[in-house]
Amino acid sequence: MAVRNILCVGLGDDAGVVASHLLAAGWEVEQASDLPAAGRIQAHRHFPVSLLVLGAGHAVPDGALEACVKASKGSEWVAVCDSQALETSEFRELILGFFFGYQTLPLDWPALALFLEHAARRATLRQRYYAQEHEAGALGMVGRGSAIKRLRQQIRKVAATAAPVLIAGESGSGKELAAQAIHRYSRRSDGPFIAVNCGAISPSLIYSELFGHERGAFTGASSQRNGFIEAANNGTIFLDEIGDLPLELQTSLLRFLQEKTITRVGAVRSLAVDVRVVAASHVDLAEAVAKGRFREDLYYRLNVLPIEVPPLRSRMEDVPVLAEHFLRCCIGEGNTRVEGFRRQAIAAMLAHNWPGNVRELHNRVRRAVVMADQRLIGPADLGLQAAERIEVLGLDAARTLAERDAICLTLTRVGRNVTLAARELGISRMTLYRLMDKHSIVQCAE
Ligand SMILES: Nc1ncnc2c1ncn2[C@@H]1O[C@H](COP(=O)(O)OP(=O)(O)OP(=O)(O)O)[C@@H](O)[C@H]1O
Repeated sequence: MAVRNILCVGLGDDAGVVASHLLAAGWEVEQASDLPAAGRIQAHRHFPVSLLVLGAGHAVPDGALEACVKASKGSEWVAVCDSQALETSEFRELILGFFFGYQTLPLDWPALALFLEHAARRATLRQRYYAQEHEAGALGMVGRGSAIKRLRQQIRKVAATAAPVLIAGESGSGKELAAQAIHRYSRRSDGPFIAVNCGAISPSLIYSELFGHERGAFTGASSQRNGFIEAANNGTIFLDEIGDLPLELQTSLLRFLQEKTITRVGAVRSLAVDVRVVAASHVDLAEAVAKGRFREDLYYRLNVLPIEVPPLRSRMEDVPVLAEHFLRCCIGEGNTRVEGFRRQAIAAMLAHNWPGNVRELHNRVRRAVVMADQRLIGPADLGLQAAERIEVLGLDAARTLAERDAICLTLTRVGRNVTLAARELGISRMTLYRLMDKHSIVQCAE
């Protein structure tokens, strides 16, 4: 196991015995004989697990203990104390609110050893979880399913090179977001990121929009103007809907990709530019090539590093996580009483086919935040039909929902006590924590 170092804060007689057990069990132990010493050690070092040993009859420390526990961010605390100490309400509250668990004296070493192993595993899990969330946050691509994890990996790999990237995927699936992430993770991240929707510019203007024009190049060209490619110099240009580019323009783009120069309309000389091209298309470009609508040589030039953003319906495990993410964003903007989703809303989202992909989900959550009369969003607020029969969900979605339901209901029934809930569900606490993370279920108290 990776995490084996522990801070042992021993107040009173039993600390020495515990420390020797820890050392014998292979823990790397740092000992503190009082709370100020623990604070000094923590200031320099992070401990995944911290153990408070409050010897029999030792007075319960006051606010200093709370300060010490709160200062040790991310450490899983375990307490060993006598049952008398638990009579103190402040100590009880501290344990309930901030400790992984406790054990009462007399010392039962095998039980404590097991407890500490669990705490260490939870610390590892938490570290991994935060590392993942951090990466997802940095890329701006939310999702915990295997498909989005693979996509994030591909993005990091292609970002490290300078070759053109071709992103395929349905409308609203996150192609532009992927292009932005590639730029942000590349060595060009300090340069500009220019996004151009090739399908939205009129064919008569598109050359001058992309390549720029000189003053007087055509009627109305009263001044010289840089094109989008020049504006993206030392950065990245994202050419969305590249399949809509007229054939003549495809030839000009091919020349730019081969020669790394551009010629403004009306110019006599070409200019060297250093721009990385990331292109995207929701139509199948290979098929467009076969039909003679897209130049084959340009297709191969662009398709050096192909990436596919999967449609949302093929990664339904991300739907609740994305919905929660968009809801948190809306809540962050203020002006709403909404706090979460009703179970039926999650079921309705899992039953929906998401033809508009992530963009549709984002818009439905935005709408729900405005429309909802209650604190929890229902299916109607999302503009979705309640999924009355679980069969309509499909097996994966039904499984996800049933799992989430069982966890939420059990947690509610046992007053959100994770230990009791895990016991009722017949799984380990670790598995329950992992499932709670997976379903974005927030734990209120231990
Ligand atoms: N994984 C994700 N995490 C968070 N937000 C996402 C994710 N994927 C997409 N979005 C959001 O969904 C919306 C649509 O994404 P984006 O514009 O990147 O899609 P697109 O595939 O480029 O669409 P189009 O083909 O219509 O241009 C954006 O608001 C984007 O921020």
